Amino acid sequence: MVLVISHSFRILPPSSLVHQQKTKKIYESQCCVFPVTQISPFLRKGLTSSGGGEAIRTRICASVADISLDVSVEENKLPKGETWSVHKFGGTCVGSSLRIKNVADIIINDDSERKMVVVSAMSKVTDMMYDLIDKAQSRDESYISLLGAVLQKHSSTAHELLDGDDLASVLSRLHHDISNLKAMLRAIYIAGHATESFTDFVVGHGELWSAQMLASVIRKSGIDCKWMDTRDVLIVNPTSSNQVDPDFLETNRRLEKWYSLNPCSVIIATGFIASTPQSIPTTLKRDGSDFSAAIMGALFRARQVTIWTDVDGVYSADPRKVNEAVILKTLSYQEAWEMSYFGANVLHPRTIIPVMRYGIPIIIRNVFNLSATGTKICHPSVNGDEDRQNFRYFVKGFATIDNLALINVEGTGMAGVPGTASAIFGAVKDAGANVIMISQASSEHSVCFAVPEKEVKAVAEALQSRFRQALDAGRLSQVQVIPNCSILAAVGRKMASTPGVSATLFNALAKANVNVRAIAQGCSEYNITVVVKREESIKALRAAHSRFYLSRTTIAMGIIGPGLIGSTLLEQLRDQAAVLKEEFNIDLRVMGIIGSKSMLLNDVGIDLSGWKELREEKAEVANLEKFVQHVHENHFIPNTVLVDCTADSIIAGHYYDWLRKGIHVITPNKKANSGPLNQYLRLRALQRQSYTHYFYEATVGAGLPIISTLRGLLETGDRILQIEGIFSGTLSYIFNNFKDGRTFSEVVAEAKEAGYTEPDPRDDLSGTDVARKVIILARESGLKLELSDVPVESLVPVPLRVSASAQDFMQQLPKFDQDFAKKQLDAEDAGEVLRYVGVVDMIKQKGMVELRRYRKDHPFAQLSGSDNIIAFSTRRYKNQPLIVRGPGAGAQVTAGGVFSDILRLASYLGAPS
Ligand SMILES: NC(=O)C1=CN([C@@H]2O[C@H](COP(=O)(O)OP(=O)(O)OC[C@H]3O[C@@H](n4cnc5c(N)ncnc54)[C@H](OP(=O)(O)O)[C@@H]3O)[C@@H](O)[C@H]2O)C=CC1
Ligand SMILES: N[C@@H](CC=O)C(=O)O
Ligand code: NA
Repeated sequence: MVLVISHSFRILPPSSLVHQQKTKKIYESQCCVFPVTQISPFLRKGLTSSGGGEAIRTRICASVADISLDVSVEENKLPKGETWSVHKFGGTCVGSSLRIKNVADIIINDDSERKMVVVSAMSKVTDMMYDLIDKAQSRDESYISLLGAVLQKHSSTAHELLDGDDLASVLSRLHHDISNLKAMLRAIYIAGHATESFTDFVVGHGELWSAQMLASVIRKSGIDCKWMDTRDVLIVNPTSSNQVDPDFLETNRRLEKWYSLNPCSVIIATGFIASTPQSIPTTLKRDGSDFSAAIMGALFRARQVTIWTDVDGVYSADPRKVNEAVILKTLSYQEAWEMSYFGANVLHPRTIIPVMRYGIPIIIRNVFNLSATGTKICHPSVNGDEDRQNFRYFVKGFATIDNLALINVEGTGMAGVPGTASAIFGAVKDAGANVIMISQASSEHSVCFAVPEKEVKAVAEALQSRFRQALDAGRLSQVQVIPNCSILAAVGRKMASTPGVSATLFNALAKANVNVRAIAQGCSEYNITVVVKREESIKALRAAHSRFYLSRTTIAMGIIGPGLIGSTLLEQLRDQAAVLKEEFNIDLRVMGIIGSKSMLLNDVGIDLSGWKELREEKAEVANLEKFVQHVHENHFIPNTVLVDCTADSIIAGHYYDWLRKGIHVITPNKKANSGPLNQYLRLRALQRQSYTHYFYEATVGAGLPIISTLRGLLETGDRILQIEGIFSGTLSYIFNNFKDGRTFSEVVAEAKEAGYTEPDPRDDLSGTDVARKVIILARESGLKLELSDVPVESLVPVPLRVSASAQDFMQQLPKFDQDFAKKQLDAEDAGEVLRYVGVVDMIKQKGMVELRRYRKDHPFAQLSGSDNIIAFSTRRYKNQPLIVRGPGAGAQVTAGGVFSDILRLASYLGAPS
């Protein structure tokens, strides 16, 4: 406020009014302007008492002793708008002298012209103050030592921060307050009771002290900074629901008055505390300091309100439950409301309303990590464009609430009866329970709602009693309690009017095998709420979050058997990972690799560029159960696939359990599909009923599309007559190269070296491998055959069928080269070639595997390398069979076939095609 004195006054004698020099100035000038602080206290008193502080230009007559003069007063008008930024620092931000200095630095470095800073009490102080009250009213003398600790905490902090007059002034106020508190607590001790206003008065001291200390620290750097006891300014009316409503008009009036007396560029205001219209101290209750900041932001029409906390911003989900939760860059005010309900680190809705009215953005930032830009809560129109390109734009956050129970009130007597809902919820109200979500299908036969688990018993009893007659008469069939439930909510403004968002959510839950018990979505469409079993809540949260936030398809993979095929697959995955992620949004993470002796596990995905070295360094003893649990459960990725690259029937025996658990299975291992028929049928039946996938393209013809071609024919209604082919890459290679004087054993060794053979090459030469493929195709076509039903002509010389190992066998094989040479020559002489073929005869319902001779111009004679050739004769392809031909064995093509199944899975799970 400044005092403007016009030329028309008379001054007698000058010295009693102002200093000599200034009076002279006044006398000489036509119109002088002085800060009111330079005018004598008498005159100031006169100004104030005549109400001069209110008007912008008020003519007053100040009369002090024998002096009388006409002056006009121009008030320091409270500037409003963009020049102000409001900051709020919570208790942890000002928890120590170091942190208070840090806060001061943040304020000093904010280049806004004017700053309003709302502070909480130092961390733990408010609790200590409440404790003081509790102790005093329960007549526990230890309140005295606790008060000593409160004094000590603030006094030592002040000593660490300040010195000289600043320190003396803060300490003097502190000691004065403590002595008042002591007297007050003594009174409470004697009365054994503290009124609400006593309590509010006591607990608010923490803010008074932290505000004064911070203001003094900032002043030290030469900034014009004042502290504000908000109880002088902020006026609130208590409401019935233990909340308060700010009186904006009165608060604004008082704020302007306060500013006119305390003009400055930085105001440090106490958070949390306020006064009633009768000037009785009170508090703003829960999240009080945030609310103080929002009210101030609104009154100042500030540029923005920054809420400083100890986290980087608002996460898309609870980061303790979802490792890959991300900080949201922007939230609309409504989204922030929804998120706050679910306990996200967002402001309470109440605290958003004052700033929302003026479209003032709220920024949530981490005081300990200034490099994080935080989360901006604002009107959607100013939301960043970066979000628009992202699917996640539609759903911002996910949250769960645990410990709920569902109540289902059901019966035919409910439909079309007005008042049923009112009666149900009237009973719930009588039980004092809070309803968290409600769902009723339009058939009106049942109403279902969720209440906190601890309230469900009372609610159920209230309903039983309220509807006793209806239940007895059968108009209501039941009041059912479904315990152990959790709510999963998806929040996002853009869900409204965007088709497919809920489909995506439910799809993610279905894929994760999560059963949805109830659903609710209000017509504002900001929130979709589903009720799931308590034990599935984290899985559901991760599934939903990953569906929207991870790349569209993230799959946790476990590789079993890093042998030839397994390790080639790992190399292919390594080489293609970036492309898949960038171009197709497919994020494949190998969480574990297990061999027969050791395993390597990782929580976020093994770095495939060095998996062999990591395996050397970090492998642990193989434990399949632990492996499966790790890959499937111990992380945030809801889709799991186990890729079995062994030839082991015990591993294949686990598929059923894995599929039942929701784990997808992909394999080139033929053991499951060619094993016992009943097990095979059980596996396929399970696969058909569930959402879990079982792919095995590489079991026949390696990477060649044999299974998929057959399925395509069958599913489109064609009828298979016969499938005939060279199904063994090994035997194809052998007979393609067993010529020009080369020996049989030499060519077999070459096939093994090239990676065409089974781990034990006798499986190829015995015809077993081909027989397995015949069985796989026969069963796929609908024949119910066992492996033993297929007659097989074995090429393993009888004496070697019992050899101890594959190595022994290979060593002994040359002894039989002559026998093979003779067969080959006989065919050659007849102008024919030897080919080892498999046949599925659908007409005769049988399969066979044998060494046949074909004329040299037959398509089967035209092969080279490890080529397979498979001819499908069907009703549609009767005269000319449908032929698939190409390399049917080898590490690259087989691993490629497995990889392609993995991508098929990704596409079934929602990857773009
Ligand atoms: N080679 C090819 O062209 C084709 C192969 N296939 C199939 O691919 C599969 C793999 O063949 P391939 O890579 O050549 O075989 P390998 O012998 O090279 O590899 C087999 C792998 O399985 C591991 N293994 C064996 N038993 C277990 C067990 N109980 N638990 C965990 N791991 C185990 C082995 O581990 P360890 O070394 O520690 O014992 C090894 O890493 C076979 O089923 C085969 O039929 C299918 C089509 C074509
Ligand atoms: N050993 C097999 C590999 C593919 O199944 C073959 O030779 O075909
Ligand atoms: Na295949």
